[in-house]
Amino acid sequence: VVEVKEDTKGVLRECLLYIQKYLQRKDFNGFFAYPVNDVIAPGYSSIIKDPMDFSTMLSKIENDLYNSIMDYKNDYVLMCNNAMTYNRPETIYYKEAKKLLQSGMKMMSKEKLLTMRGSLG
Ligand SMILES: COc1ccc(C(=O)NC2CCC2)cc1-c1cc(C(C)=O)n2cccnc12
Repeated sequence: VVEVKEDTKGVLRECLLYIQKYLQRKDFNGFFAYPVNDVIAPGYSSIIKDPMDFSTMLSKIENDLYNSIMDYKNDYVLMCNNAMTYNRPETIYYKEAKKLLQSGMKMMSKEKLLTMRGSLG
């Protein structure tokens, strides 16, 4: 009998790719698809100290830099909070960030993570 080594890193990567694919579909304008720069958002780099976007999160997933879904969730919340810090509430960016945050929290709710962790063993 060949002992199949539980490749948890691979399982985590599949989960994160699935979650990101689902959440990124909501960013149909692509406002969160790649890093915001000072050309499109004046003064951005002096206001936002820890920028985050979906392309950065994808490369972190692919390089196994996330040790848990909670790690990924922290970057996701950071990305949304950055947009709600730099942009005024009446802007499309603030509004979209708020929607992304809500759907992300539903997708990665604590109880869901606990059941998932349970089934992962
Ligand atoms: C990768 O970021 C972007 C890419 C494309 C666009 C864009 O197409 N903006 C057009 C819609 C009205 C101008 C905006 C952004 C963008 C994101 C953001 C965020 C996420 O804060 N942002 C803030 C101020 C100005 N522009 C932006």
